[in-house]
Amino acid sequence: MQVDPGAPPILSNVPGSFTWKVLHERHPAIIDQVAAAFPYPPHIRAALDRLRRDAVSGVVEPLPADAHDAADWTRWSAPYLGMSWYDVPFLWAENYFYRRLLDAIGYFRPGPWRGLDPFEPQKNAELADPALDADLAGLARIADLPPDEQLTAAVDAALWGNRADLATRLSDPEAEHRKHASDLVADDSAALHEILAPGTGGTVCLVADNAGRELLPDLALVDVLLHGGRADRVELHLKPLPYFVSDATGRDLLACLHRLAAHEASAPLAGRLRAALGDGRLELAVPGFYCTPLTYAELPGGLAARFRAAKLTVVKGDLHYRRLVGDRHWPAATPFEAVTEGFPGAVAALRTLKSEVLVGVPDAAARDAAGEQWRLNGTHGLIQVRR
Ligand SMILES: O=P(O)(O)OC[C@@]1(O)O[C@H](CO)[C@@H](O)[C@@H]1O
Repeated sequence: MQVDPGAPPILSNVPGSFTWKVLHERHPAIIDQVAAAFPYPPHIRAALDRLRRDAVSGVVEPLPADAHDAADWTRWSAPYLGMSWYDVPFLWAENYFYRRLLDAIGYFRPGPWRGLDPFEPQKNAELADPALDADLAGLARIADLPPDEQLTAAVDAALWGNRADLATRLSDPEAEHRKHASDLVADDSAALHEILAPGTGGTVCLVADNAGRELLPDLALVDVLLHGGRADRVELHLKPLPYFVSDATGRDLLACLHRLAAHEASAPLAGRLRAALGDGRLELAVPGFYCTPLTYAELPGGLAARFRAAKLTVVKGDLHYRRLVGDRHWPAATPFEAVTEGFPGAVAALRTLKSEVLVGVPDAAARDAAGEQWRLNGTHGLIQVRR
C-alpha cells in the first residue's frame, strides 16, 4: 500500500472532539491539580492562572527569551506563532503545554521550586497504594514460569500497564477499572518472540512511558530479557523532565525499585535489577528528545545511532506511538512497516489505544461499527513490529 505523505496532522479544533477536550478540559484540570498540591507563592499562582487562560483560549507565544532551551523552542514554534493552540498539531500543542507548565512553576529557575516534580503527589499516591502489592506478587511470579512463557507474561503486563496513565485517569476515572479486551487489534508477538529468542543476546532499547503501574511491569520485562539471555544489555529510556503527568523519570525508576524491594515477593526482582544496573547490563538514558514536540522522523543523530546499534527498540505507550508513526489521520489500514520505515533499526510498539492515530489495523472500520471509544479508552491494545 502506498503511504499518503499528505495524511493531515491531527488538530484539536473540532469542539467536543477528543483532542479538543484534552486542550479545553484536561489541561486546565491538570493545572488545577498542580496548583492545589503545592503551596506555591503568588507569582507562580499568577503564572499558572495565565497558562490556564492561554491553554483554553490563547495563541502560541515564544518561551521567555532567557529560558535555557529558548533557541530550540523558537525554532519549533516558528511555524505556529500567533496561532490558536487548537489549530496547531495536537502533538505539538500538548508538548508546548507541558513545557509551559514547567516554566510556570519555576522548574528551571533558581530558587526553592527548582526541579520539583509537579506530579509527584499523584505518582507517590499510586505507588503507596496497598492494592499494588498483588500486582507486585504477580510480577514476581513471572520469573517462576517456564522460560517460554516468561516473555509472553512480561510483554502482556508491560502492554496493559499502559492502559490507565494518570493523565487519562484525570478525565476518565473509569479507565482504571474498565476491563481490557481479550484480543489485540494488531498482534506481531510472533516476530517479537523471534527477535527476543533466549540466548540471542544483543542490546534492547526499552523506551519507557509512564511511572508506577506501567514502569513496574516494564522492569519485570527488563528482568526477563536479561535473565533469559534474550538481551545481553538493556537501555531503559526515561524522560529527562516530568511530563504528561505520569511520564517516568530517573527518580520514578528509583521509587519503583524501592517499592519492589519493600515487598517480600518482589524483593528478589529488585535485587536482580539493582545488580544489572550496577554491572552495566541495565543502563539508563534520559534523551532530551522525549520532551520535545518532535516525532521519530526528526530523531537527533546521537539517539538514532543508539537505536541503530540495538537489535530492537521497544517503544511503549500512546504518546511514543504518536511520535513513531506520526500523529496524523492515517487510514487505519496503512501498514505499520510503511510509516516506520525511516526508523533506525528494528522497532516494536506496545501501546494501548488512548488517542485517534492508528495504523496496521485493516479491520478498524468493522470495529468502528460499534462506536469509536475503543480507539480512545485504553481497552484495546496492539503489538506491532517492524524488523
Ligand atoms: O503515552 P501515554 O501515557 O500512553 O498516553 C498519553 C495520553 O494520555 O496523553 C495524550 C492525551 O493527552 C494521549 O496520547 C494519551 O491519551
